[in-house]
Amino acid sequence: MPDHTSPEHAPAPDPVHHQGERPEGTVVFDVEDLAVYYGDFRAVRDVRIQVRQHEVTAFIGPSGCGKTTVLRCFNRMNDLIDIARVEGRLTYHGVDLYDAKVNPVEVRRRIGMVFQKPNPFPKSIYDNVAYGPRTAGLAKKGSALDDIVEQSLRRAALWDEVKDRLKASGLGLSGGQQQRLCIARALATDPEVILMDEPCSALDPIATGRIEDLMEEIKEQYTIIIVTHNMQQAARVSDRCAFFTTEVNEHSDTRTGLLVEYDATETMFSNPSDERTENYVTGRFG
Ligand SMILES: Nc1ncnc2c1ncn2[C@@H]1O[C@H](COP(=O)(O)OP(=O)(O)OP(=O)(O)O)[C@@H](O)[C@H]1O
Repeated sequence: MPDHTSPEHAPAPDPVHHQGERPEGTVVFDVEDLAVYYGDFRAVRDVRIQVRQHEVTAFIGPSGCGKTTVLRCFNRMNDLIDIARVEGRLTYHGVDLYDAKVNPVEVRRRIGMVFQKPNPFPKSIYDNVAYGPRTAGLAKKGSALDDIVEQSLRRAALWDEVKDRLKASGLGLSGGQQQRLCIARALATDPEVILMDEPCSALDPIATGRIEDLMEEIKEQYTIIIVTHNMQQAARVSDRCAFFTTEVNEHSDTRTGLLVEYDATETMFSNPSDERTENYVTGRFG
């Protein structure tokens, strides 16, 4: 997979989404007519978005509308679910992420993920962060690895709290610290993109605030996509926002998710074009 952000991949003006007043940065992901199936069930359809570099993009919408399913397409995590099938096109810097020549392991190194529930390995704080670089062969031991661990913990705003107990178990940290440890672990393989699936839903407001501040700090170096149920959080942290909803399928009792609107966050919250978005962001739709 080429590693580039060359001008030829600069975004073309988007005819459908007016994208508020935000300047148009480099497109990292271009998603066209994406649909995801689990077996015969179409879980989500009509996803068409462009994710831009050094921005936070939020996915919002009611339960079951496919936010996590779509998020998992961005680093091919759906490959790990036997019955999942992705249709449509998703490019990363112009390269089709689902091309047979693309190595999903390399994809997941460049596009890291942080999950809803902090999930440190039952290992020391140091070994949690060192795991990825060791496995990817970036650094095996010694000062090179020490540097990666320190830098990653610093970027995740955890270094000062753990620098004197790097050999202690990651499981002994508080929930918020564990989530920052997971973020440090994701940063340690030097990714370009971080996918976050409701990263604060298990955290208290103070720990949540720290993660939100952290996102603001690191977005200068990374590109972030976050799934959140929390409208205020989406409004606070994201630059652009995608609203999904569900529609009942005609011939069955099932519901399929779909993208309703994608725009600059300010526009989505103050002047959305679709009534369904307005109803959702103003709390008139649960
Ligand atoms: N592994 C799976 N196998 C089968 N169906 C699945 C699987 N994962 C998700 N689904 C279905 O796909 C649809 C979308 O689920 P998804 O978890 O992506 O929605 P979501 O918007 O993230 O929901 P929530 O906000 O509740 O987390 C739902 O109907 C769900 O039941």
